[in-house]
Amino acid sequence: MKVAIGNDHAGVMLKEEITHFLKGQGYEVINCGTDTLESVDYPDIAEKVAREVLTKGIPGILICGTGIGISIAANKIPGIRAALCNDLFTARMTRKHNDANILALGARVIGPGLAIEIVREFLNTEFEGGRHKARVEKITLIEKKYREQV
Ligand SMILES: O=C(CO)[C@H](O)[C@H](O)[C@H](O)COP(=O)(O)O
Repeated sequence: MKVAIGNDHAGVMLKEEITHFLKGQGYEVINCGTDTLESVDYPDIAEKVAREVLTKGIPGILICGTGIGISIAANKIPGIRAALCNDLFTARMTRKHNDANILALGARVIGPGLAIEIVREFLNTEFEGGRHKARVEKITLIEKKYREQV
């Protein structure tokens, strides 16, 4: 199983910790982020990970300082459902109910121990479908509607 991961300068160390965890779990990790502390712009990273997620049908992980900017940017891309989760419950629920395909994390908000458990929860939880499928389809319809209007 592959996972695409991307981070700005604020997320380098957390990305390394998560990558180490994922490789230990047998995942192939596609690194779309920066590996230095030199400042970079999170929208560029969000776009790279989103492309991997959409073209390969794999989950993605995005990390910036708060997780906010990078998730906002990713959610501008049709087909992306990026969820900022700083706790286990929302990580589980966004897979079950929203079929989120990207997990966003705030490296300046939570520590590596919790972040790794959130990643584990996100990757190991299936979409429930049922009533939630129709709601996710409505999100896709909104994307289509506004794509045509812009
Ligand atoms: O965009 C963000 C907030 O939503 C991220 O936290 C960035 O990592 C942050 O803005 C970067 O800030 P810096 O002062 O340039 O390191």
